[in-house]
Amino acid sequence: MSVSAPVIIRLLASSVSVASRAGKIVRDVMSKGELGIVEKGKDDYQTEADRSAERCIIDSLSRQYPKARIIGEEDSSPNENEVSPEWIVLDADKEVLGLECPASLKGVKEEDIVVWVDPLDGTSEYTQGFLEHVTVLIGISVNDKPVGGVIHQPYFKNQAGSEVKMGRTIWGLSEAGVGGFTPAPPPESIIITTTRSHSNPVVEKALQVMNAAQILRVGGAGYKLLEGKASVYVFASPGCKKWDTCAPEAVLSAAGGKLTDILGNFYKYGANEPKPNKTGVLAAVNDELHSYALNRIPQDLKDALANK
Ligand SMILES: Nc1ncnc2c1ncn2[C@@H]1O[C@H](COP(=O)(O)O)[C@@H](OP(=O)(O)O)[C@H]1O
Ligand SMILES: [Mg+2]
Ligand SMILES: [Mg+2]
Ligand SMILES: [Mg+2]
Repeated sequence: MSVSAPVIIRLLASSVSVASRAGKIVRDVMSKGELGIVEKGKDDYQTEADRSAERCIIDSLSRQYPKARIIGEEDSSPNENEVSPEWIVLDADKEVLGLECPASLKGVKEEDIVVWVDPLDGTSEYTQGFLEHVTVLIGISVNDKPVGGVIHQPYFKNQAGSEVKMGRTIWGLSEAGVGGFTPAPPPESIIITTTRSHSNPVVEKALQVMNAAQILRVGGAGYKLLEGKASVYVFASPGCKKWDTCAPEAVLSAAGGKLTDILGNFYKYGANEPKPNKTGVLAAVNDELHSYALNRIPQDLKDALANK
């Protein structure tokens, strides 16, 4: 790996490589069929894949970037969950390593970085067999802002002739753009995406007011922004956490979109910020659609979430 590349570029390139490895762990646990499901709370599950993929990502990154703060969704202590040497990934994606670092990120130091890791986003869907909804998320933030993100889809099917290769990895870097996919132009009509497994009456009310042509209910924060069919993501509820939105926000904003809470405020991604995204999620592929959705949400609903 080029030691001369700025740390933000090296970390993004390392994150792209380790996300694929974590995706293979996610597929391997499913193929073995022993999911080891633990109920963390109401409608909130963890599997062996969440735990192992998290160890793979956190151990691999913390060995290379010991001064960065790395925060993962799952509490999987190394003692309980032995790290197999084949889970340690020290290579870095060559395409990302070759990127020109934006001037504003060249001086970032390792200790300025907070990494938010969601080893398996869409756990409910994973346990129920909606495997294409599952993603691995690694979000890189500096000064409270998501500046880099990796979204890996372990079950994306790449057709190469008669052969199918599983998995693709999408990345985004502030002021540099995105890679691994081509963002589709927004659909003509308003197509909204939202939760499949964590709805409630307030979530539904915020959807009703959107005057949408279609509502797509899919799992995971990562998948909603990738699917390419929807242009707005509305989730008027607490439940998502910083590791759910850091990588998606970085990728979306690098592609010209915007992710905020339901009140239109940006979340902060510093290490000491509260983990829950208490005031929901509102994301859109461009500013115009974001403003449209924000203006449609009734003030009393915004107030209710803010005062919860
Ligand atoms: N009410 C709730 N309780 C717990 N987690 C919630 C939740 N609402 C949303 N989430 C989490 O936010 C992410 C996106 O939710 P959804 O798929 O419902 O849109 C999921 O991440 P994980 O699967 O990584 O836990 C999900 O668990
Ligand atoms: Mg979870
Ligand atoms: Mg998640
Ligand atoms: Mg998760």
